[in-house]
Amino acid sequence: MTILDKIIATKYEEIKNYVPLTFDGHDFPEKSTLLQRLLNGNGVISEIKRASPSKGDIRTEVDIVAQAKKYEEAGAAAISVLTDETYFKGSIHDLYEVTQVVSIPVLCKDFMVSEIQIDRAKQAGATIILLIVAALENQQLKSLNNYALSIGLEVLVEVHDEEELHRALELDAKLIGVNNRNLKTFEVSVERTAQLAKQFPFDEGRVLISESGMNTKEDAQFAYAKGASGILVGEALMRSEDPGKWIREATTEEALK
Ligand SMILES: O=C(O)c1ccccc1NCC(=O)[C@H](O)[C@H](O)COP(=O)(O)O
Repeated sequence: MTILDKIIATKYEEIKNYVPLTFDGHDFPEKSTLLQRLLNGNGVISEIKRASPSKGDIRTEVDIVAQAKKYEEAGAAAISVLTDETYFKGSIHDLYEVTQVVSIPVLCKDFMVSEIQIDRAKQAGATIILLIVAALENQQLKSLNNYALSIGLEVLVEVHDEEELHRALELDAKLIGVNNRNLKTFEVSVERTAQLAKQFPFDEGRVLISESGMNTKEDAQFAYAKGASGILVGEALMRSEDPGKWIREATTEEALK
């Protein structure tokens, strides 16, 4: 059983015990989409990540409101909030706290298997959800994608290999994330982005986002050089003494306009 299998199995159990959220569900101000922002120029999707299966605790006691504000001030393209509790020590409350203080797009980073999770992400103020192709049957992938789009959310579709990329393209996904982390071995290689970029149809209105293992500005430049419009960065920003500087150095001028 892979870590992804374990996470998904736990997720089905968690969903059974969800209690309704008390968030007011008010209308959030109109935000520019992540797609528009990445079509303008290269940008950093900056993640709130307290812990992870591969690294254990990263910064469990972080002030997420302060961290999110730093990300936004530095010109992040979007903020990603890991909401999984069991494996990442996040929560839907983390997501809600962040969406209340920023006006850039916010990704609910979780392992979506049900419309209930998508509704909760929206109720907490997310504007984007993640769908991991490796975790979903084709029919389920299509139906969750359609559902999220129908309620006005953007969808980041995550792939690991060529076969998954084809499945994402069958959905006509506009935001496609290549995860550089092998979820069986946890090995990370930005080469995975370079390989899949060769098959990627960079036609109008579609962007490639390179996810995971971005430790330095050079990693970011490498991903951009291979065709990525965005990078998704968690651990490096959470551990950085100056995440704003990190983001500014990995963001093009155009993206900040
Ligand atoms: O980060 C993990 O250990 C992990 C393990 C299993 C499934 C997903 C995992 N991470 C989720 C992510 O997608 C990353 O948080 C994200 O891409 C940022 O990665 P990084 O910059 O390497 O922290």
